[in-house]
Amino acid sequence: MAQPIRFELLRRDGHSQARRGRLTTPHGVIETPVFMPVGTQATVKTMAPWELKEIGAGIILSNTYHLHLRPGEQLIDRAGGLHGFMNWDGAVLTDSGGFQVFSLADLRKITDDGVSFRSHLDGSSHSFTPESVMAIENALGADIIMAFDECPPYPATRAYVETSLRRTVDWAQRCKASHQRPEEQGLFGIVQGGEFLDLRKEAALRLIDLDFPGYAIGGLSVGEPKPLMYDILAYTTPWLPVDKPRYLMGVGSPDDLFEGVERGVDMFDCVLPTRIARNGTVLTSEGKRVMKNARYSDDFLPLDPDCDCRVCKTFSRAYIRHLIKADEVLGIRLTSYHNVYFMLDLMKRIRQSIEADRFLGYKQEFYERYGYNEK
Ligand SMILES: CNc1nc2c(CCNCC3CCCCC3)c3nc(N)[nH]c(=O)c3cc2[nH]1
Repeated sequence: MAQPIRFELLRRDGHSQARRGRLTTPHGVIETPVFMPVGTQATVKTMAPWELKEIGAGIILSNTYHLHLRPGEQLIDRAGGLHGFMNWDGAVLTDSGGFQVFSLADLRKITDDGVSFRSHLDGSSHSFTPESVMAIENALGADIIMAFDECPPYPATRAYVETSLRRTVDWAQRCKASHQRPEEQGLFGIVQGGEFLDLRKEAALRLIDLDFPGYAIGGLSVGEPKPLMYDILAYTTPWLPVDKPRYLMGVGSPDDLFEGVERGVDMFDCVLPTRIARNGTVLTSEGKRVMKNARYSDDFLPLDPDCDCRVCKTFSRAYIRHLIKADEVLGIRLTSYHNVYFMLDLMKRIRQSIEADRFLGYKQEFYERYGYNEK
């Protein structure tokens, strides 16, 4: 059967688990490691698709939970799927909604069959099962779709995590069985298991038996200490197939990208760059800058003198601070554009460092300038 998603491993770092790869999708070739901007409601907030294209975004995320509630997958299907609706010709990945049900919806009830919940928008009753979520993701038409899973809270008892893991593996099998468009949309399994390493191994091995074209590591970045996240990650990735992409869900900040790449992760998504942009905080090579701060009121330098983005080549910190203080919409458009560019450019430099066999050196260099004291 034709596989819509193909991964080539181009180079493995000699001094860490870092990898340089290439992900071929029906909507373009994605160089990995890759940062995927989040477009929750079929838009990367404040950015037009041509802006995403011009800064080199190859793949963006969207979400089953939000789009099912509004405007509904039937309308999007009639518009030609997310690609037609958004007029985005790059790749799209949709998350399966399980995580959002637990972080947004009300009155959730979880059983072996699925999850029932009330919409956070209007209180209407809904239920997600592996079959119904696959039908939604098939209608949205993303190139990569995530299996319906349960992301346990942190902390959680071993008993809870064990029950949840077995449910998630069973749901993954039901997703694979009910997936209607396997030749156009690659279905990724999601490894759970909480902080229990033996359960992480069991989850990985049982998902590998189902033979997915890619594997996500879920259940992390849910409030656990970062060192614990990194340890769980370092333990889990080696159990996954070396020739398939690994996607660390919901991660992360610049340091998380380095730590994840170092531990064998190829794909990342995080709302951070667009979320902090909306309160005027920008990412720069010297760390974060809160643009409302009075120190920028007469600072005529660009947001980041080392950044080649259109915003940094056109506007000053003083002007952008003025726009944010005046609540001018252009202000958050400029900070969002710059922050997404920063994350994409950081990933490009990380890919180049792996190719030049100097990933750990580049990490050290970045940390010193960004203000992270190396562990
Ligand atoms: C922030 N931390 C975190 N996020 C997780 C997420 C969400 C990843 N981001 C998806 C986007 C969110 C905004 C809307 C568009 C999709 C997780 N998702 C799933 N399915 N399972 C997890 O264990 C899972 C675990 C996660 N941990």
